[in-house]
Amino acid sequence: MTASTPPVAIIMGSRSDWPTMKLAAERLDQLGVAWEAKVVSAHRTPQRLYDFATTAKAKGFKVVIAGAGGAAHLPGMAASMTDLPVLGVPVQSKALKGLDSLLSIVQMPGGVPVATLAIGEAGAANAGILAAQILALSDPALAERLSAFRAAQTDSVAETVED
Ligand SMILES: Nc1c(C(=O)O)ncn1[C@@H]1O[C@H](COP(=O)(O)O)[C@@H](O)[C@H]1O
Repeated sequence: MTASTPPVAIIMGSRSDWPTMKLAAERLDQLGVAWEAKVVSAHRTPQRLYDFATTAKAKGFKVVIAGAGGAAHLPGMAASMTDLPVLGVPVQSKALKGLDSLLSIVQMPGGVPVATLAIGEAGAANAGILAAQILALSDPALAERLSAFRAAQTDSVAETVED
């Protein structure tokens, strides 16, 4: 394990996915979880994906968030080469509004799961929270920060709801 490896790797098929995937990074920042982001494509840079996925665990990553749009094979291919949990974010495509991305990610064959989030920014933000929840299982300080985050969220909703 490399001491400087953050627990979360955020990978995405293209730089054009970053406006969506940065929502995951923002949630992780908010919860005090370190992350590293890189562009890796199963289609365009298969060797780079192989190198990443087959070494991710040994490097010290704990969770992989993988976002891709259209024929979104990246999360599933990453999951096929690592036993780290992979959280898949369907990036909204122009032609089919992300339904293609969603179906490409969610329909994994039995035995190789990808935890699939909602399409677009909400899914990316939830991927950040879910990654933190996984890490919090073995990090009590992070678990407390998550509880505070959830309580603040409840309070802010409560303020907008009239009895
Ligand atoms: N779905 C994939 C993969 C993959 O799954 O490996 N690699 C790139 N892409 C997707 O192609 C879309 C368009 O990419 P460009 O904007 O670069 O043309 C992006 O949403 C990307 O995730």
